[in-house]
Amino acid sequence: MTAPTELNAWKALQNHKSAIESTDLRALFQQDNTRHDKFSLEAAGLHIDFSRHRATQDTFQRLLDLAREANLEAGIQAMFNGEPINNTERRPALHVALRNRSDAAIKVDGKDVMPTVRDTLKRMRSFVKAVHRGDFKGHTGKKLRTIVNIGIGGSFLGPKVVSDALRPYWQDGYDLRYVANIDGTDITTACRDLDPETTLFVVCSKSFGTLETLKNAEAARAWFLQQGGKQKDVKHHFVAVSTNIRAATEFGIDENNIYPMWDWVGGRYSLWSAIGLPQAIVLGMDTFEQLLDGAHAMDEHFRTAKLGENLPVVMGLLGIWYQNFWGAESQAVLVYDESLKEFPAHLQQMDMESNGKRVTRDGDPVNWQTGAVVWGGTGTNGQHAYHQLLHQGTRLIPADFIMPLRSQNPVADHHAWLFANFLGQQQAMLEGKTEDEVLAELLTQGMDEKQARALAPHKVIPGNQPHTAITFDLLTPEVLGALIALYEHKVYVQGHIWGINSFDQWGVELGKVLGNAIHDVLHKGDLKPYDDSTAALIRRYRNSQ
Ligand SMILES: O=P(O)(O)OC[C@H]1O[C@](O)(CO)[C@@H](O)[C@@H]1O
Repeated sequence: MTAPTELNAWKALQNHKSAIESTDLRALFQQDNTRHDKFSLEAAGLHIDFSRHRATQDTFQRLLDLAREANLEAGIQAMFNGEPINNTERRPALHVALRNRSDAAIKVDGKDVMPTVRDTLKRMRSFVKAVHRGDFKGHTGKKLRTIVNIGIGGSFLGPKVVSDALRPYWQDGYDLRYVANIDGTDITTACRDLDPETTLFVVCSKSFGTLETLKNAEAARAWFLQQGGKQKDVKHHFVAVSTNIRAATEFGIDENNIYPMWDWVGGRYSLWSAIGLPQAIVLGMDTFEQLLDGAHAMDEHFRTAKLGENLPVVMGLLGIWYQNFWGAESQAVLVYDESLKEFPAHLQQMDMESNGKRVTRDGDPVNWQTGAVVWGGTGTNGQHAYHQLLHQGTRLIPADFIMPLRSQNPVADHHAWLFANFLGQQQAMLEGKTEDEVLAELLTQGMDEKQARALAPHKVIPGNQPHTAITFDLLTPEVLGALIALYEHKVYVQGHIWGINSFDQWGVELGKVLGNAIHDVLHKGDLKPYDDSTAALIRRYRNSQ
C-alpha cells in the first residue's frame, strides 16, 4: 500500500497547515458569520457542528481529497460487503450485519449471515419474554429479577453504556449489575445483597477463555452453591453468550441457553449481538431493537452519504487533521449527559484497541501517528477537574462536546444550566480572553495597575481550542444507537486512511501470557529468569502471604 504520507493530498495538507497555522478561530468566525450553516451536518437524529475547528472551506476540501486518494469509499463498501478487512485474522468486521434492519443480504464467504443474525434476535426475544413471564425461572420457582453481566472489555464497556444511558426504559422490578475486573472486590460488591433464588448470571465472553470472565463466573457459581444452590440448579441461573459452546457447556450451562457470537464480530463492536442479552432483559426486546434501528440509520448514512456530508467521515478526517498535522496527541470526549457517563470508557476501548497500531496492514512500521489517546468524562464535573488544562494548559486537545437538548430527567432548571455550561465552555475554548481584556476588567474592578499587570497573565485564556458540538433532541434508544455507530465508523475511517487494521488487537496478548507465567511462580519457583525488579516484587508478594 502507499503510505498516507506519500499521498499528494497529505503533502498538500502539510503545506496548507503551514499557510493557515496563524489563523485563529476567533478570526475565522469574524471573517465568516455563516460558519455554523456551512460546517454543520445532520443524520440519524444527530446534529454535528464542525464549525469550531481550525479549518476553512479549503481545509475541508483538502481533507476530503485525502479521503478520496486513500480510496475511503472503496474501504466503506468493503466493510459492508463483508470483505476480510480484518486481514491478520482473515475475517470481515461485520457489526453492521447485527443491526441490518433491511432485507439486504450480507455475505461472508458467499453465505448470507442475515438468517442467523435474525434467528439469534428471535431467540433473544423469546428468552427475554420467558424471563419476564417467569417461564424461565430460578430453581425454587421464583422469577429472575437481578441480572449479573459477567464479562470484560467489549463484553462489558459497550453494554454498560447501553443500560446506563437507557435507564428510563428499564422494565419495572429489574436490576442489572456488572462484574468485569478480576479484583475480588468487583464480584464481592456485585454479590452483596443478592438473592440467589432470583439472580441470573449471564456469562458474556466471545471466547469463553478470558481469564477475568472465567474466574468471575467460577466465583459466581461458587457463591451460588454456597448459598444453597445445587450443581443441577446452575443451569437455571447461568446462561452464556459465546462462540465457544464446548467451554460454556463444560462450565455447566445448558446448550440451549448459550447464545451465539461470530468470528466476524469484534469484542468491542459486539454490544449489538447477543452480548446485549442482559441489557435486552432489563430494557425489553423492543427497546433493544430500537437501539439497533438507530445504529442501522447511521450505517445507512455512512454507506450512502457523499464523503463531504458524511458524519463519521468528516469526524475522522478532523481527527487526522489534528493528530497528524498539528501534533495533537489526545482527543477529549466531554459528555454533558450523566446518562452517558460510561461512554468515554467505551470509546477508549473502541478507539484505542482498534487504532493503537504501529504497523500497516502489510506489516510495515508506520512513520506517522495512529490512534489518539482518548479520554473524557461528564460535564460539568470535568469543568471542576481537567478543564483548567484544556483552557490554559500547553497542549492542543481537540474535544467533542456531546449533549441532548432535552433531559431524560428534568429537574427544576437544571437542564438549562447544563446547556448554558455546555455552550459557555465551548465559547471559552473558542474565544478565550486576551491580556488587554483581562487588564481592562481588573482595572474596572478597582485593582491598582501594578497588581493588575502582575495578575493579568495568569488570567489570560488563549482560546482557539478546536472542538465539535454533537447535539440531539433526547437520548432515546435510536439516538444512542446512532451515536455509538457514529464513533465506530469514525474509528474505521481513520484506520483506513492510516493504512492499519482496526479490527485486531495483538497488543493485548503478551501481557496476558506473561501474567500467566508469573502466576505459576508467584508462590514458589525459580525467580532467576526474571529481571531484578520483577523478582523483588514477587518476593515482596510472597513475604506478605
Ligand atoms: O469476549 P471475550 O472473548 O471474553 O473478550 C473480552 C475482551 O478481550 C479482548 O479480546 C482484549 O482486551 C477484547 O477485544 C474483548 O472485548
